[in-house]
Amino acid sequence: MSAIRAIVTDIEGTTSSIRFVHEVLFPYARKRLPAFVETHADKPEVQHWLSEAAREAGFIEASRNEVIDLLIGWIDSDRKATSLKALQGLIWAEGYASGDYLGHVYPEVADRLRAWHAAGIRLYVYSSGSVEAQKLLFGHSEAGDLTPLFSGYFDTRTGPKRETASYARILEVLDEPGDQVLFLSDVVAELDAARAAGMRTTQLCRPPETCPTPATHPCVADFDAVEA
Ligand SMILES: CSCCC(=O)C(=O)COP(=O)(O)O
Ligand SMILES: [Mg+2]
Repeated sequence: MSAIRAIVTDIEGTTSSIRFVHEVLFPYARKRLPAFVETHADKPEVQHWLSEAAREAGFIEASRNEVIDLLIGWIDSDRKATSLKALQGLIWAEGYASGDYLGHVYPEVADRLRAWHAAGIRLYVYSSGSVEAQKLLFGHSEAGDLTPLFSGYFDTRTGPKRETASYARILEVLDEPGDQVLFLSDVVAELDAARAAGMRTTQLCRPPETCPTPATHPCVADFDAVEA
């Protein structure tokens, strides 16, 4: 079997707990979204993402409050809309800057990323969270600034995480054959899509979750057990 030259990792449920994302990050953005939109509505970037959200929802004309309600509904239904993810990232930046939280990473993640990096394996992130939000999480992680370990980041601007074409695009950017790239995720539909694009895959089942039997992808409980 070919040696692994690059690892692409998911965040939620893989490097970091689902609980941190759903019980810290999402509520933080939900609570602050109305005030954030009011105070930043003059910023072209914010205007752009508000317009994108309205367009995606099919609104012809929408008030600011209607778009805010739309976005809050999307947070509650965990919709992976690029516009929402971009706005969440802008709000989370304020939380990281003011020290309201640090990015959660499981205890073994930082050392294992360092070991892979030291072994010459290039590391990438692919998450539905915006690239800016990914950099914030790893830049302000509980294990310190991990961003120097990563060679690149991908978000939904590359495509949805359950579509094979997204992984094909990532392989093009990495300029590596798929059998030398390992994708790590807790979501089987994402792993299936990555495998269909030619990548190698490993499923993370973080305790108390347990690996399915039979497992359709190699399955481990933590990064130390990943075969790379
Ligand atoms: C960048 S941390 C926030 C992650 C996020 O917003 C999210 O929706 C989780 O997506 P993932 O693809 O990492 O499961
Ligand atoms: Mg995940």
